[in-house]
Amino acid sequence: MPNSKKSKQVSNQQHVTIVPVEPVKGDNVDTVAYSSRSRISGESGHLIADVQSPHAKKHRIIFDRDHNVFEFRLLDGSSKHLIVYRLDELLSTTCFPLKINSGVPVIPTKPVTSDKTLYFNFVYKKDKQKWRLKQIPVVFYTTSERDYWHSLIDTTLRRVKNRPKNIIIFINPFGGKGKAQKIFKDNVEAFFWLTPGLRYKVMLTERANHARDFIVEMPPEQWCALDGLVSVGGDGLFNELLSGALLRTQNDAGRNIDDPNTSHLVTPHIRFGIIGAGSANSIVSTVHETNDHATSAVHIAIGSECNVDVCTVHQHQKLIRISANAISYGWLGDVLRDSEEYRCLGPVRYQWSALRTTIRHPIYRGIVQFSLSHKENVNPKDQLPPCLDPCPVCQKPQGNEKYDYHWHAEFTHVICCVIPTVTPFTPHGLAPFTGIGDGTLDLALVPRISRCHNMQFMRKVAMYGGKQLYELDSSLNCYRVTKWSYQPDSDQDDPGVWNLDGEILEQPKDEPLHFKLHPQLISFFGRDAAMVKPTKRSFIKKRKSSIVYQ
Ligand SMILES: Nc1ncnc2c1ncn2[C@@H]1O[C@H](COP(=O)(O)OP(=O)(O)OP(=O)(O)O)[C@@H](O)[C@H]1O
Repeated sequence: MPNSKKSKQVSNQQHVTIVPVEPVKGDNVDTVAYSSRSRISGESGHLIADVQSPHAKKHRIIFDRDHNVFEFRLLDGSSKHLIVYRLDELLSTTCFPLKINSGVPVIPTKPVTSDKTLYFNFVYKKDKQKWRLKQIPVVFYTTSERDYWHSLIDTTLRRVKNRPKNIIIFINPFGGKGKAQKIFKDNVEAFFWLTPGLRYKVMLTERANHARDFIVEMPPEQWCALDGLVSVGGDGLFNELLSGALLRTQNDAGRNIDDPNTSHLVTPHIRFGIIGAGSANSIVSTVHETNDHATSAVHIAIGSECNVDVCTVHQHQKLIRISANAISYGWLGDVLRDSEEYRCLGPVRYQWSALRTTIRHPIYRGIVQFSLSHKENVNPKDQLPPCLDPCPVCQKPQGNEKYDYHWHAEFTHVICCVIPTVTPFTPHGLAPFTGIGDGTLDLALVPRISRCHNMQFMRKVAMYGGKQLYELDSSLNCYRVTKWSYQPDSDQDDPGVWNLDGEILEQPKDEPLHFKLHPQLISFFGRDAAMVKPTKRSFIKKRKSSIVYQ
């Protein structure tokens, strides 16, 4: 303990809960669920110091190490001006001020260390979706006391188990508008730089599949020491990270990922993060409800965690692709195939190809087979129109043991959403029912509809989202499923293509593709939206303290 009289550690003190005595800014400690607090081992008790704000107003800080919260209280005799922060909202403390542009910190070229001031760098929910950083300067009475608090908090933060310690960041310099490197430098890196104990390595990808191969071929000791993989690019780059990590994990665990009947794949020990710097950024927009770069960076730095469903795609007994987003066939597959020829146009190529594909109006005939999730309470036999004749499955005398239901029809769309699939074109999400890790796939089957109906259909998805569309349009048949397959009729010249997480997957002409859900298979640096409310505004109009009312 330093020789300061102002600071005292009360480790043997009886358990005291810090509870705001009046309705003031910040959450009452008792209302914060235990599950949302950082896990932390080690010392308990309270650490207390009397400090000043930069305007020389007297305050007291209490670091309650039993509950992992900080209380900042203005000592004006009224005892009603106080704020409580959780430890997991504290990114770091520094002895120098930071330049912060609209809540995004900048790495200082020459940090100017102050004498007695400790800067608390808190992350906070600025509005419904976005997270930002703010800095609260607190002036101690002595430098040694400040240093003691700094080192104690720094050590504590390094021991918080859910914060990443060692991550690799893959940047696709050509993703989206080619600004991925700048996005990382300007909006992301400072959050990682500020996080105590976080080592990060940045890799620029040099070709397609570079990131995937790197992960699969990484030396075992480097792989085991990692706790996060971050992509700075689009959904395609993220899919490379996902595929690399899943292949490697199943390989190491001796699981056969090729077999669509393998029920339990092993969850990779690493978490995934995405900084959306591609054209669509659908996965990150779905998980965080925004593709804001700083928000993604905050979630990685503070070690947020949520589990996400994954779908594997098999041909015969071979794994061919992995998806954590949406898999679509028919009109959407053809738009992507067409857009590949117009890459030079940038993101606007999708609108151009949508127009061209609408004029062409592709329809594919085939058979969809599926098994329902236990969460589905609708019987497809009551809803689906009869199969087109001749139907190979209806003709089988013993029926089909692999899947419970089937439908042979002409399709304008076959869409499977693993997660709600928020994109710039579907801001309310494409899926009617599914969640991020709810253990179901939404399988939407749209039979042959007219060109005009299809345009209305796509317009309504964009305006209202899949959930509303399900209620508005009776041509949409949607079921919550756990596995399904599709086989096109072999007499068609063009069997169509799939749009799998924004990448093309060819549909084999004479063979079915099988799709299998793996509930909550991966962990993502993302926070349950319900868990954290935006910081409450103070009811006090007159700001009496720059610490309490920051
Ligand atoms: N250095 C590179 N050169 C060429 N291709 C790359 C490189 N790095 C990654 N890729 C590949 O480019 C594809 C698209 O990348 P990414 O998803 O990051 O960007 P994007 O702009 O979102 O692309 P799109 O939306 O068109 O899929 C990915 O499938 C990835 O495999």
